[in-house]
Amino acid sequence: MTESRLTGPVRVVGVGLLGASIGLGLRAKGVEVILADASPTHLAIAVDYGAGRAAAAGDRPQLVVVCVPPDVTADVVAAELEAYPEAIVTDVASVKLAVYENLKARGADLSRYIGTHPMAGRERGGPMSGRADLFVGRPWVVAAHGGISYQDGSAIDDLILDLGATLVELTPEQHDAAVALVSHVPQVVSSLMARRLIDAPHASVNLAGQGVRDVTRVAASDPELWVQILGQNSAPVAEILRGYRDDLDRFIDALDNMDAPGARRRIAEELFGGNTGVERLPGKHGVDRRYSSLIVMIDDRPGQLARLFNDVGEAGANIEDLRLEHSPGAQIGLAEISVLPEVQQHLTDELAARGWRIAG
Ligand SMILES: NC(=O)c1ccc[n+]([C@@H]2O[C@H](COP(=O)([O-])OP(=O)(O)OC[C@H]3O[C@@H](n4cnc5c(N)ncnc54)[C@H](O)[C@@H]3O)[C@@H](O)[C@H]2O)c1
Ligand SMILES: O=C(O)C(=O)C[C@]1(C(=O)O)C=C[C@@H](O)C=C1
Repeated sequence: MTESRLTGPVRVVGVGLLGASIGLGLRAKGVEVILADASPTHLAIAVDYGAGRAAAAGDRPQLVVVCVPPDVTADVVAAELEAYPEAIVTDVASVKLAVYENLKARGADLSRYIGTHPMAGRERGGPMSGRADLFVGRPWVVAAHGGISYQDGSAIDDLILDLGATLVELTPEQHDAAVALVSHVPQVVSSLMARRLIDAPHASVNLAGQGVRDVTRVAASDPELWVQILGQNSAPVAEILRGYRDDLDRFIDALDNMDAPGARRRIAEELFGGNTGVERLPGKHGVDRRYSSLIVMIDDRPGQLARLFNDVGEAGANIEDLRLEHSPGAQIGLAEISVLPEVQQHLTDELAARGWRIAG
């Protein structure tokens, strides 16, 4: 147990991916965590996984963190403000203005509430997807408003810092405009691209490499959650998609007229634009910037992965993340192992010495 900024207890309402991850992260810091969920099964799973204990009469939380779907967030925040008049209340919904406006309109006590949004997540929900380190190194937006003092809101800052995230203060409007571009439109583009695969012949889908997997990873996300997110941020998302549609029209026009003067230059300029845009993302695109990775080729035979893990362990390296890709048709798999940058070269040499083929 390490020291935490929060004194606790912290009550988490909604123990799916976000709530369970917050509970696990705070428990690892030694903070008392109280869990509640509309689903008794989700609650029991989160308790079993060590994210906290079930709520009980007489609980007096310092902080309440509401982690329920966006459509019911304002209702649950309002109920928690009423139920725990001494607690500071926050939520983690992916859209901030609608929740804030809703609470303001119903006269909720905004002197004890600020909405937040951790820019961390996964394409799978539910308590079993929870991870204690989900927020480490990630931006976590505080959707500031003038109705609460910095002193009262400091428990929310403590939550963010205790979970290893970086606090970013924005207004709810600034937040919604920003995430429309960096989260909501990418989700739509990913889903629509993945949709193209539905009727594709097996022979085509079987050729899928890392490119299409990178572009479509979040297409596996929960449609019900995303209908709610997009429904609460529709105008900024539609605005960006209109610009994207213009880009697509220009691109298609150039492809349809490849022999027209300047067509290749137009295509090249669009692609260069992509290079410039992706360079603006912090860290290497698509890769967790905390880690370096190496790709090891493994024969598709029983026991190979276990042997690889064993050799990595004997080389003294810890696997921080792992991605497996299978080559359909070839009896070979590619294991992309993420490790701390300082051990990458040593591990590469050790594995090569033990006969592993390193692909990159
Ligand atoms: N999934 C992500 O990547 C991500 C990232 C950042 C923020 N968020 C936001 O976090 C919130 C939760 O998302 P999630 O991915 O953890 O969803 P989830 O589906 O994994 O979990 C939601 C939980 O809320 C419970 N719940 C639903 N209605 C409830 C109610 N009225 N009272 C109590 N519990 C209720 C559900 O039973 C479920 O356990 C959403 O508002 C989402 O926008 C999600
Ligand atoms: O990485 C993912 O899988 C996510 O879905 C994370 C992501 C994002 O777009 O960055 C998705 C929605 C949340 O509101 C915040 C984070």
